[in-house]
Amino acid sequence: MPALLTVQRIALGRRTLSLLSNNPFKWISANMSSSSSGGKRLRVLVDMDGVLADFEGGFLKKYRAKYPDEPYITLEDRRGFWVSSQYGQLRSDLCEKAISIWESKDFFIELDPLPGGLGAVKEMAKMENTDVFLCTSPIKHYHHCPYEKYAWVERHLGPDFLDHVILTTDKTVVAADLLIDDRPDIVGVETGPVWEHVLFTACHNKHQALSPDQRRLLSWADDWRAILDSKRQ
Ligand SMILES: O=c1ccn([C@@H]2O[C@H](COP(=O)(O)O)[C@@H](O)[C@H]2O)c(=O)[nH]1
Ligand SMILES: [Mg+2]
Repeated sequence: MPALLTVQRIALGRRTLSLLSNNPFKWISANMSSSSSGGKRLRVLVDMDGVLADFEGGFLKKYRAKYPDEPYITLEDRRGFWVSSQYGQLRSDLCEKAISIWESKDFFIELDPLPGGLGAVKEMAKMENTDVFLCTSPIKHYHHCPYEKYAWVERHLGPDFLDHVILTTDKTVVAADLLIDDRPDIVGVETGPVWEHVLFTACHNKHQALSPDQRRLLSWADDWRAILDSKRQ
């Protein structure tokens, strides 16, 4: 009983909204992590494709090189998260051609970093009471992608960051305070994930309206520090 009272007291003092979520144990796991000094640590998940690595730019460059005579979609005209769907709508056989690009060797390792992302993540990782993880979904064609995602992190962020990589096809089961991700609809088996999803603006989502309680990070030049700070209170 005293343990229950302690949990209730903490809950009232911190994220009261979380009490409304459908699973109190999720709230406890996400909020009980403490720094050595007793303060709450902030846990941030940062997506890779479309947030740190230029998936869209890398795709278009390699698609045009491999299929120079086929139609393509400019980044300006991209709509919707799934590149393959939009190419399939353009012409049905282009869906498979698009998929062949990111299933190829060296696609993920050769993605360019998006402006400001590496600096932001390095700075975040040095912040007091802050834990940063790179949370990214591999493709099912696993021959190159998982290896190359790790190799990309080592190349651009250094070997120490390898301990901070989370490969998962379901981000809803990962507990954190924040998820910075360019995919608008992040769904999975957990219907009430504990993190707040901040939508990172990308060519495919920039026209999309947000629900009133959703926030965007327009780019890494936007005020990501303020977003982190807002979760510390
Ligand atoms: O049309 C597409 C576009 C992307 N993908 C893959 O989805 C994941 C996205 O990962 P996030 O962690 O959500 O950024 C990535 O592996 C892409 O290659 C796809 O399969 N089809
Ligand atoms: Mg992404």
